[in-house]
Amino acid sequence: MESLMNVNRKTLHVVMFPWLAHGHISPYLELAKRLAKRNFIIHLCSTPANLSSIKNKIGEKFARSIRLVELHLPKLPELPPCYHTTNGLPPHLMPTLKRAFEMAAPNFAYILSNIRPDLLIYDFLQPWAPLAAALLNIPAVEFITSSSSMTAYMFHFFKYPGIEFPFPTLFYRDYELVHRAKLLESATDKQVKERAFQGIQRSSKIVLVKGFREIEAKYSDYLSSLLGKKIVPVGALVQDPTQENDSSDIIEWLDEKDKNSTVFVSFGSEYFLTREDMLELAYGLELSNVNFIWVVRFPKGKKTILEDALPLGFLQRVSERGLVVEGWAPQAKILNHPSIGGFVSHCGCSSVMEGMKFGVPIIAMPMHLDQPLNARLMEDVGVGMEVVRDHCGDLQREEVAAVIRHVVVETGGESIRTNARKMSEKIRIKGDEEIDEVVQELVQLCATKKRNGFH
Ligand SMILES: C[C@@H]1O[C@H](OP(=O)(O)OP(=O)(O)OC[C@H]2O[C@@H](n3ccc(=O)[nH]c3=O)[C@H](O)[C@@H]2O)[C@H](O)[C@H](O)[C@H]1O
Repeated sequence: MESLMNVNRKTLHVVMFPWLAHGHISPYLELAKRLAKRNFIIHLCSTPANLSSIKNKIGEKFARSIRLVELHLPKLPELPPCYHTTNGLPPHLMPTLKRAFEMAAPNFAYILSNIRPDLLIYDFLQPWAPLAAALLNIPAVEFITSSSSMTAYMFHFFKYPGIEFPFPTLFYRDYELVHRAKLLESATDKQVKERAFQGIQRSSKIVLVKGFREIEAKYSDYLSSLLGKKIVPVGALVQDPTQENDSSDIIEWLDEKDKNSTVFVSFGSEYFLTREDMLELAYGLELSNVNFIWVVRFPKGKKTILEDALPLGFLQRVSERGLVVEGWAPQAKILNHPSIGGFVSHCGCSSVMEGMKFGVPIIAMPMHLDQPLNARLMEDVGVGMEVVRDHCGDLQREEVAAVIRHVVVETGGESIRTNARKMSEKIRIKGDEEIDEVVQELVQLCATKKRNGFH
C-alpha cells in the first residue's frame, strides 16, 4: 500500500512548525524523516538556535527532502538569539521566549506564503499558525509531541474541572500537586485554555499524537471523545542511534563495562536539578554500587563549577565506576549500548519512548509538569519503577539506591527487566506501521482540500 501511495501521487510539500524546544523539534524531525521516505518534501521551520540542535542529525539521505527554514524572532534586549530555544534557557526567561515567539507570527505567515505548501503541521503553543495557513487555504494539522495520556489528562480538566479523571492509575502524589497545578494552570487562565482548544479546533479533522496504541489506546480514545477529532498515533519516533554525534570517549568507557551493569542518568533538555536533589542523587548513586553515566546540566549563562555542585570528594570516590558528563550526551546511542541496564529518567515524553525502544528499564524520577503521569504510566505498563520521595517531596538517597539496585541487579526486579525487553521487541517488530496510516490521512486531507477547490 505504501509503495502504491508513493508511486501514484505527486510529491507533497509540508511545512512543519514545532514549539522552540528540543523535546519538540526532535520528534518533529523524526516524523519529517519518516514522511520524507514516503515522497514528502519537508520544510522544517524554527529559530536558528533551535535548528542548530538538529542540523547534523539530518544526514546525506535527507539533505534534499528535509529543508531547514529559519524563523527570526523580534529583537528583545533580554533575549539574545542564543536564547531562542528552551534548551538551556534560564527558567525565568520562558515567558519572554513565548512572547517573542508570538510576536514572530507575521514572519511565519510570510514564510508560509513564500513556500505555499500543501499542508502545515503545527505544534500546540501556536494556534495562530493554522490561522495563517487558513488565510492561504492550506490545510493544517496539529501534532502533539506529548503522550495521549497526558494530553487526555490535561483536556479532561480543561473541560470538566473538579471531576475526577476516569483512569485512576494516572494521578499526582500529594507532594506533586504543585506540578499538577502548573500543568493545568491554563485551566484557570481562560485565555490560555481557549488557545489550547483553538489550536485543536483549527486542526483539520485529525490530530497527530506521539505514541502507539499498544500502551495508550484507552487514553487516545478518551482524548478523541474530548476533542471531537480523530487521534492518529504516529509511533514512538525514536531517533536512529547511529545518527548521533560520535562521542567515542563515552562509548569506549561503556565498552569496558559488563553487560547491563550501568545506569544512564539524565533529566532531559530543559530541567535543572535543585541543589538538594543533586546531592541526594549523587549519594544514592554512590550507595547503589552500580556503574553510572550521569549527564549534569546547568542553565546557560550561569557559571557553576561541577565539583561545587557535587558532594565533596564524590568524583574521586566513584572513580572508574561513574562518568559525569557536563551538558549533553548522545542519549539514544548510550541507551542502545549493551552495558546499559537501567535509565534513571525524569520521564520526559521522548525519554520514556527511548527507554522502551531500547529495552532499558526505567528508574523513574519525575521532576515536573507531565513527568509524574509518564512515570505512573511506565509503572502501569510494567517497564519501570519509581523513586518515591518522602512526604515533603524530598528525594532520599537510600530510596534512590534501593530502586536502582532493584531494577538493575536484584532478582526481584527480573519481571521489570523482562517486560522492558519484551516491549523493545514489540516496538522493533512493529516498525513504523503507524506512519502508513498517518500518510494515508494526510494524503486524503490534501486531496479533499483540492477537490473542494480551496487550493
Ligand atoms: C516540559 C517537558 O519537556 C520535556 O522535554 P525534555 O527535553 O525535558 O525531555 P524529553 O521529552 O525526554 O526529550 C529529551 C530529548 O533530548 C535528548 N537528549 C537529552 C539530553 C541529553 O543530554 N542528550 C540527549 O540526546 C533525549 O534523547 C530526548 O530525545 C518533555 O516533553 C517533557 O515531557 C515535558 O515535561
